Amino acid sequence: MTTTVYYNGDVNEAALQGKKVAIIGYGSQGHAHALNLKESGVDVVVGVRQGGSFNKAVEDGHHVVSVAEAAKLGDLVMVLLPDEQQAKVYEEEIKQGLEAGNSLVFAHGFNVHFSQIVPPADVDVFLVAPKGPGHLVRRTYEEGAGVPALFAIYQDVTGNAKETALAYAKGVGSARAGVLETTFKEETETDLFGEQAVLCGGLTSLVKAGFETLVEAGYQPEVAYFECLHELKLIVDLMYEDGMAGMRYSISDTAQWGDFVSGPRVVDGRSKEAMKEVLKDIQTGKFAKEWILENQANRPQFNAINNNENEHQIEVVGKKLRAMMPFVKSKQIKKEAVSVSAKN
Ligand SMILES: NC(=O)C1=CN([C@@H]2O[C@H](COP(=O)(O)OP(=O)(O)OC[C@H]3O[C@@H](n4cnc5c(N)ncnc54)[C@H](OP(=O)(O)O)[C@@H]3O)[C@@H](O)[C@H]2O)C=CC1
Ligand SMILES: CC[C@](O)(C(C)=O)C(=O)O
Ligand SMILES: [Mg+2]
Ligand SMILES: [Mg+2]
Repeated sequence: MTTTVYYNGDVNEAALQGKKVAIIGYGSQGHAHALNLKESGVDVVVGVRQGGSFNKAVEDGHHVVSVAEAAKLGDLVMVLLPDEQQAKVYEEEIKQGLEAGNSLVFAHGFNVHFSQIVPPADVDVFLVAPKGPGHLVRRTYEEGAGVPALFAIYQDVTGNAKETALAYAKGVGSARAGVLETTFKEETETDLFGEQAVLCGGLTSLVKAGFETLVEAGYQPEVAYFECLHELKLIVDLMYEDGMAGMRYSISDTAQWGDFVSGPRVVDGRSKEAMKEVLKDIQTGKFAKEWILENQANRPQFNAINNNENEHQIEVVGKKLRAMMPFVKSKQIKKEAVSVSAKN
């Protein structure tokens, strides 16, 4: 199957002209989509509950109303609430506001793919999923670039769903970087797999295991932090810019030989078997079911693990070292006060 990548020049901007876009939720993705779309000339209304992020959206100059009101006002309703909250809020506040011919849009297919939200038959349903954290969706847009995105059409009642999805992707800056067509199934399963096995779960486990190995062997935690966490960004930046070969071009031949002979000893066939099991749990819905149940029980395991992780020695040492490096600036939600409650 050949993949078509869409860029700004392929997009019919008129698809969003005269339409109001309701951004539901003003957290990581919500604030980025709302600000980027607005600066791209799109008519945006933000729907959010009273509290921290409501005030932030007002401060950012948006027209801010309740979730139910925004769902009513929007011709296109983009749901940017945490995945585990979406089904309840959709039932109670969003679905009543949808009219025939509207677009119901997501940035991740979780709720539709796992049947937690069953959209009405008379609206377009699609996703536009930036392949990066919301704060980078905003930052890269401000820098004149964008975060690549996937789009997928679940339901096309107007015949214009694809045009509208691409116009939306252009508005958030993603069509500057490239927009690829996928399905809800592919986006949902690959996104969950990527974040669990590689980008978030795989990476933090790898970094912690390396740090612990050095510290347990008697090396200084500060040195272990620089080797196993801080330097990671510099290496990943090279991979981001020029692939693995580009990174290997920059490192010493000694490091490259160590990469070839020791990397496969650490991440080996057993890791790949574990990855296959992780993927299977995603595909069968086992992961989704357990995550939904964990939320219904008020997140006992999530909170306990989160507290332990935050107290890990690598976090304590890292905090101290980062304070000594003024050029390493946190640009995270803690400082912006966006959605702190949702993340805590
Ligand atoms: N995080 C990311 O970078 C990415 C996320 N996505 C997808 O985007 C979507 C949004 O994720 P993300 O941006 O992380 O979400 P956040 O956790 O950042 O969303 C927080 C926002 O949702 C509001 N909110 C939370 N719970 C409720 C509720 N019960 N009722 C009403 N409002 C509520 C918060 O309000 P308050 O401030 O009052 O708590 C806040 O405005 C998800 O589908 C996710 O999978 C896709 C790509 C990347
Ligand atoms: C990698 C995590 C992510 O999938 C993302 C930023 O794309 C998420 O769900 O936050
Ligand atoms: Mg993702
Ligand atoms: Mg994700």
